[in-house]
Amino acid sequence: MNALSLSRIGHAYFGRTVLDHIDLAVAPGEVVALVGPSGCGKSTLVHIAAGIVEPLRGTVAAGYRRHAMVFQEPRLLPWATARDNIAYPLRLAGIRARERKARAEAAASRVAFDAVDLDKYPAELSGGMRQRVAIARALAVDPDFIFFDEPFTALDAALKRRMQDLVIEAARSAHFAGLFVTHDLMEAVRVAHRIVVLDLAGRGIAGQRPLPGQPGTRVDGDVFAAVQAFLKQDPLFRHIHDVDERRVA
Ligand SMILES: Nc1ncnc2c1ncn2[C@@H]1O[C@H](COP(=O)(O)OP(=O)(O)OP(=O)(O)O)[C@@H](O)[C@H]1O
Repeated sequence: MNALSLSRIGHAYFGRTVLDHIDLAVAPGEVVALVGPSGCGKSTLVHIAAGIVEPLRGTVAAGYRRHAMVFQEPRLLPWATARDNIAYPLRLAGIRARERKARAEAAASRVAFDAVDLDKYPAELSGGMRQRVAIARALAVDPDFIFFDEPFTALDAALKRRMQDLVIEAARSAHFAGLFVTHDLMEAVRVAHRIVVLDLAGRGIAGQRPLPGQPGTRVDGDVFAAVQAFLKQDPLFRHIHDVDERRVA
């Protein structure tokens, strides 16, 4: 059984079609990177897949037990400490205080968030630390599926890389599946087993490419070469640019 199956998903905003006939399946333990030109509907699709947005057409079949989501902004509660932010979904699930604390601390350590910072509030943390808290909050519920919506776009290159490594390692050790929206082909090639390319808005899936080897085992030279080959030689990537146009605007 698939971890996630999307069948004939269609969506429109104010009569303008953004997604049409999307069929996509994610296997247990598989991380699928979703790329495509700006505005093609990547976030809409991931929100539909996660059950946040109701699609106009089609069905979403979730084969996972428990999911979590990591957004571009960490979305932390400003009045709660890092520890309480990480434990928040556990609190909602009715888990007792002592276990919540232990699980929050274990999740923090998995993302290398320093224990001495657990009592700090979001305003006292750097952007990278806040995003670590958001990832730890996702891991704390022990999900077997995580939706990532451009989680590292706002981070600088070195930090982005460290965060990608955390996700790769967490996905490998906890064996969760994921749908990972990104603008960054290098990121897609580093973190995923497969890349799915959405076409311009309303045209559906343009195609997909499997990635050789396992995430975490690809050396930098191979990642770079794969991205260059996609951008220069593969017509599937003709609408993808290696620059995020929102940043240069
Ligand atoms: N809540 C909304 N109401 C109206 N239009 C929307 C809404 N959300 C998204 N859109 C429009 O739908 C289209 C797809 O948006 P979406 O954010 O899903 O694309 P995206 O591929 O994730 O874009 P980007 O790469 O720029 O983040 C865009 O034209 C966007 O303006």
